[in-house]
Amino acid sequence: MSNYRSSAYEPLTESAAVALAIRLGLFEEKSVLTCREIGDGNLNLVFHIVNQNQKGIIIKQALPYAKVIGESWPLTLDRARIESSALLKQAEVASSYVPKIYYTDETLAITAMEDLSHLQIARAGLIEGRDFPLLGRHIGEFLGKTLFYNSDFALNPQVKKQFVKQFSNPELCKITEDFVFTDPFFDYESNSFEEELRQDAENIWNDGQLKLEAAKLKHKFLTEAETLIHGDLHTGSIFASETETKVIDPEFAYYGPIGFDLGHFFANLLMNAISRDEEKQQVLLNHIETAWTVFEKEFSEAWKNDSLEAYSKVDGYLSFILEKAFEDAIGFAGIEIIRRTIGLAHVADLDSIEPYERKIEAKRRALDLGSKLVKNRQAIKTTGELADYFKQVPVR
Ligand SMILES: Nc1ncnc2c1ncn2[C@@H]1O[C@H](COP(=O)(O)OP(=O)(O)O)[C@@H](O)[C@H]1O
Ligand SMILES: CSC[C@H]1O[C@H](OP(=O)(O)O)[C@H](O)[C@@H]1O
Repeated sequence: MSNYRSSAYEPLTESAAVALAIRLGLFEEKSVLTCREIGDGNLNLVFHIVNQNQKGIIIKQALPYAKVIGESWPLTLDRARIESSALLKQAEVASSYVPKIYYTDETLAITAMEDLSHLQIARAGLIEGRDFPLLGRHIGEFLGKTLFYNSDFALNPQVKKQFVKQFSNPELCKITEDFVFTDPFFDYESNSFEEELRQDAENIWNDGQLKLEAAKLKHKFLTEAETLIHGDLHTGSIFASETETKVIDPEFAYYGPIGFDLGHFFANLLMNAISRDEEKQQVLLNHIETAWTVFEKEFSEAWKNDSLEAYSKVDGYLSFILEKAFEDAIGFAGIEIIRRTIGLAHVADLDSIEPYERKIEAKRRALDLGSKLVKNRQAIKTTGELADYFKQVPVR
């Protein structure tokens, strides 16, 4: 059921956010509070409220439309419920990797949560050339735990089907179906790219083999309810430092393919790597390798210790699931790279490259890499082989 706006819904102003924080007892009554709306994402309002001692909280509120477009694009408020429910589910098995939730209100589409301002959005840090040494390890552990423990391997299938219902997220999935999996592969108006890339875009639109493989990957996204996924795990949804990593913004969460979040994480690291000089790229490839290795280890340990599935001790079954997840991840990474280059929503890693000619060259390389990952995903069996594709080493 769509939930655009009930009579009790009001978009918050900065002063209303402060009043709400006090009413909820999130600050002491005599606190001197300041508030700023700091949302820089495509969809929601984010209020940062701090007291005189610089102790802060975040109040995130969904608008009944997509902020980046305006009221002409209505969007369900139910995404706030999905986001807070997903954060709570993830916290059950990976609490150190998500912000603490203080309060939720479905009618106001509000989540009050831990202020993570002492960390930096990973995309911004990576663009500055900063390294987050534990990024790959932490994301691998976060995904190994959350993707295993919300799957049929860890849940009674009846319970899992209840979760599939609870996390039914048709409007946000449609955004992904359209702007990630479909529009960039056709000459559609929503696409956005530099005129110099027109021939490259047309090559994509005319590549029948690529479109067939993109269609198969979209079909996986539409039909494979394997586990509760984050649904939009790009580096703009990760806060990080030298020691900490926190995953935010799971409003696109739903029951989908195990490889989807891995693929998006890989893709966003690869796009950052493309933006760098060659000698600074390896660190990102290392994060991909670590993320996969740690994911595989966490998922396998959880499988051995906690699987409820009768077939889980059958030789070869775990490897089959992991190999499928890896192959899907490579394909989804390719799709994400293509859509972030010629689709509606870009990434600053590529858009901020200077001078202009270098940016166009980098985007051409991104399109080439993305197409190769989608088409050759079955042949890419390891993160080392993925790195070879990235480095354009001839395939063995
Ligand atoms: N828990 C948090 N602590 C500090 N800042 C946050 C927090 N959550 C979001 N933000 C800030 O708000 C921005 C947008 O948040 P995000 O959840 O990505 O919104 P959207 O859903 O609109 O993409 C983030 O890039 C970050 O700067
Ligand atoms: C118009 S929605 C496009 C794009 O925005 C979302 O990202 P975010 O909310 O993190 O800015 C998501 O990636 C959608 O595909």
